[in-house]
Amino acid sequence: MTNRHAALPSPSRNPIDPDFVQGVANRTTHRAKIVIEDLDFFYGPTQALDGVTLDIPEKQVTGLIGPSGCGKTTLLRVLNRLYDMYPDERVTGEALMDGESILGPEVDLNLLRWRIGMVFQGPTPFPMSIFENIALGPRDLESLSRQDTADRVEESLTRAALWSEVKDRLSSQAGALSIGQQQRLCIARTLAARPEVILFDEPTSALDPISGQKIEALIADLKRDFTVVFVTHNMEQAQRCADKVAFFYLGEMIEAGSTGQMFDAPRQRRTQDYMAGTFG
Ligand SMILES: Nc1ncnc2c1ncn2[C@@H]1O[C@H](COP(=O)(O)OP(=O)(O)OP(=O)(O)O)[C@@H](O)[C@H]1O
Repeated sequence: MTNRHAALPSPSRNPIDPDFVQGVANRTTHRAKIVIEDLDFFYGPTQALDGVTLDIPEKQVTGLIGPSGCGKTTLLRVLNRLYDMYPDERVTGEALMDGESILGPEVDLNLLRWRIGMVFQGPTPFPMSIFENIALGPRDLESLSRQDTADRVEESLTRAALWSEVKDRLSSQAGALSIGQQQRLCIARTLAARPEVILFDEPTSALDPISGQKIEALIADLKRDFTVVFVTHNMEQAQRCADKVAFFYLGEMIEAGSTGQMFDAPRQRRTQDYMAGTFG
C-alpha cells in the first residue's frame, strides 16, 4: 500500500476547491481501518457502484444512506467478498484493510469473513440450539476446548446484550427466540469470531421499535472495540448511531462527512434534498 491513504489532501492545494473540501470531510481524523478507492461493481452488465472512494474510520460507526437501489448493500457485499460466490459479479478498483487488499486473489476468504463479519437485514439463525449457533464457528475454526467454547458463548451473548435472557435455556432451539432476540443472537454469532469490522445491513428494519432500540444501543457500544459500518434508511437512526455518514445515489458516493456536518450542513444539493425528504 502507498501511504497516500493515510494523509489528508495536501494543504498546498487550494482550500476552497470543493474536491479538496470533500476530501478533507471524507478522510476523517480517525485512522482509516478500511480505505475504498475508485471502486466499480457490476452484476453482469449492470453497474451498481461507480467510482466509490471512501475511508471507514477505525472504531467508529459509519452509516451508509441513500435511496433504494443506490448500492449500499452492494458495498457491504464487496467488503466481505460475498460477491465472490457469483461468477457474473465483478469488481474493479481497490479496498484495503489495514493497508492490505481485501479484493486480491490471494486473500483467504474464510479468514477475511472472520475479520469482517456481517449481520443481515432479517435474523438468520441456524436451525440448532442457541449455544450451537454461537459455538459452531469458533469451536471448529479455533479448535477451542469445551470450557473455552462455553466461555466464548457467554462472552458473545453478553456483549450482544442477550445473555441474561437466554442463559437458562442455551440448549433451546434458536428459532424459538423472538425476532429481536434472534437478531441479537446473530450479532453474538458474529462477535464470537472476534472480528475487527462488523457490517450491518439494515439491522433493525425487521424489528419492533423496542428491539430496534436495543440493537441501536448495541451498535453504539460495539464501537469501543470494533469498526462498524451499517446501512440504514432511517435518518434518525443514522443521526443517533453514526459518527460518519456517507450518502450514495445511483451507485456513486456523493458526499461523506461527520454526522453533524452531513445533517446540519450537507454540501451537495442531492444530499440536501435527500435529507429534506424531497426524494428517495
Ligand atoms: N443480484 C443482482 N443482480 C442484478 N442487479 C442487482 C443485484 N442485486 C442488486 N442489483 C442492482 O444493483 C443496484 C444496487 O443495489 P443494492 O441492493 O446494493 O442497493 P441498496 O442501496 O442497498 O438498496 P436498498 O436500500 O433497497 O436495499 C440496484 O440497481 C439493484 O437493482
